[in-house]
Amino acid sequence: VSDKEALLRLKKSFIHADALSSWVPNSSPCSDNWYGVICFDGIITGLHLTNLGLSGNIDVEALLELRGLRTISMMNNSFSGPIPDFHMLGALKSLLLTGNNFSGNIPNDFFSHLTSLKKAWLSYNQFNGTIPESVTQATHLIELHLEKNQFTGPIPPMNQTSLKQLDLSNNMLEGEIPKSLSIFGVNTFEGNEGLCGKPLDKVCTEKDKTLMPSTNETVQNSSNNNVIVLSFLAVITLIFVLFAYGNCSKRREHEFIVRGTESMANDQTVEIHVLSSRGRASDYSSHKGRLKKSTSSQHEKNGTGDLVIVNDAKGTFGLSDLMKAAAEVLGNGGMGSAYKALMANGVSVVVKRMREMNTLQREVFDEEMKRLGRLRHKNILTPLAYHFRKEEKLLISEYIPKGSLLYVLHGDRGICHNELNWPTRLKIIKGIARGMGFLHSEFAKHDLPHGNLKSSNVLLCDDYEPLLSDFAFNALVSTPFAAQALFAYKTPDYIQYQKVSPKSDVYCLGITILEILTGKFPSQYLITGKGGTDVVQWVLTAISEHRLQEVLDPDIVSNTSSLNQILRLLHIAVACIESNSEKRLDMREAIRRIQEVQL
Ligand SMILES: Nc1ncnc2c1ncn2[C@@H]1O[C@H](COP(=O)(O)OP(=O)(O)OP(=O)(O)O)[C@@H](O)[C@H]1O
Repeated sequence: VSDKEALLRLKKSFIHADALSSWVPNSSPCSDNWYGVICFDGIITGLHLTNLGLSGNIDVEALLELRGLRTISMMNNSFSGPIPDFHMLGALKSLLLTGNNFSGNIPNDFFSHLTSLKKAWLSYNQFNGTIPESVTQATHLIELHLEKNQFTGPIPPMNQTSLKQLDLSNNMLEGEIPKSLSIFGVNTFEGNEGLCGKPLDKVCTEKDKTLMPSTNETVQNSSNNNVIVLSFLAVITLIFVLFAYGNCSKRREHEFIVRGTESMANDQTVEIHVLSSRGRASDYSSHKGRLKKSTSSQHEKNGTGDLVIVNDAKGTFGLSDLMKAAAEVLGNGGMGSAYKALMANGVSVVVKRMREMNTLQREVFDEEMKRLGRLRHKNILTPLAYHFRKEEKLLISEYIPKGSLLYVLHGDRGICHNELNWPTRLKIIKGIARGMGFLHSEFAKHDLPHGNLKSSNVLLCDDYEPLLSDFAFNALVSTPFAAQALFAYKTPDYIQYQKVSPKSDVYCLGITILEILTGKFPSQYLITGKGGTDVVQWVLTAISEHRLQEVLDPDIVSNTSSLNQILRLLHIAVACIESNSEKRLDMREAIRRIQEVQL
């Protein structure tokens, strides 16, 4: 069986494989660049099939034919059922299955044959049962992600010195943490009520120390307790999610929000779940469009309460001011949900409830937020304040009335859109470039100084000066989550090579410029890639067919004598979306060229 036949068999085992339209019999996987197929010297070494909406029964036997296969990434798809027989692929180095719906037990000997395995990411699924004992036999393991599953029982005694990243958080694990793993931080283990020993504060009882896998009655009882606690939390969360979903259902259809189409229905309730200063859960609820705290504490009545002001450009305010504010749901982005709150002093702010920052230590979070609060640049939206609880992080910024570039470009074709002529669009692009330049010098050491540049994260001031928001989050979340939530992970850098760098921001800049010049909503923003326009493919095809002018938004070409300058900018964008990051412009050069474009 040839590699091609093996891949076609694999494709056949998928449901909803529309994204693999390049996998066809009359072409060749490596020389014709089949989507997601990574080759080295004509040998298939990796499959990177992430965020494609794939489901079905993965034909692992077909994969056995690919002798050079070392990396499989099928993250963020819709695969379900038991874990496929990947253990048959003994030479595998990376197995990345985060963000699917796999469930059930992982066979106890699953890792026994995977002796070369370096990365195992099985997080954000619904696996249950115990963590397979054989994980101790994967002696080259560097990264193990099992967070957000339903694993029960004790942690196997892993003592691989190779292990550098371990996340077992948010499962139902119990018993004493093996001493060899106490070098990992609290975050690695949190969200497992039954665990004890270092690095957690909880001292183990004799019973904890003797806990044995699965059959132990204590495991069962305590698991049941966990189920009850989790179900209770789930009910609370559900109320919140249902409301958010109700308000966002229109958005989900299109997978992006058109701000302003949603307002809070009078009889609906928003609940923001915030832990009190003593770690006890208390709810802030919004009823009839008003956020209010259901139990008040003296602490919050006095001044800023649990809010830390990092930038006093809009004065100081506290959590209690926010809770009394009139509220409106703005949307539910990759990083979390966003609300607009109009406070009694007339100041409107946006409150973002950040998901997945719960593994951060308070000191790290404080430090990062204060750093963000010190940023000053006319194209940067500097956060105003934050709220930290172990289970809850809120980030507060000024509300920008005109909304996002996404909304102005695609939301409706009213007054704002009419104002989006060539001079305005050039002003926006130059402002975005300046903002990116600032972030790239401020966060020069970060892999991703911005990490999430896209039109919904560009807000527009009244005079169309752009403000970049939601930047520098990569360092605050785990890689599996970043891969789901941040746009820079949708670039070929990550999809094909599993690596992000400052050049990934350049690619995102290229997409944003193409979006502004074509007026099309990029399919690249969508989780499944379905809908919108594949602006990269469209523009590249137009270039090869010498009909570049056709891709430009008629709204700007009909009314300008600057066609040459527009085309010049289009070529800069094309140099930013070069799929090979080595050949791609770097940020400094991209900005220099953009600033040279004239009206
Ligand atoms: N400060 C703000 N002022 C006005 N509108 C905002 C502000 N911040 C966010 N928005 C708008 O609220 C909506 C939801 O924002 P949010 O950041 O949660 O989602 P997103 O930008 O779509 O995704 P992501 O989480 O990946 O950034 C977006 O349309 C965004 O443009």
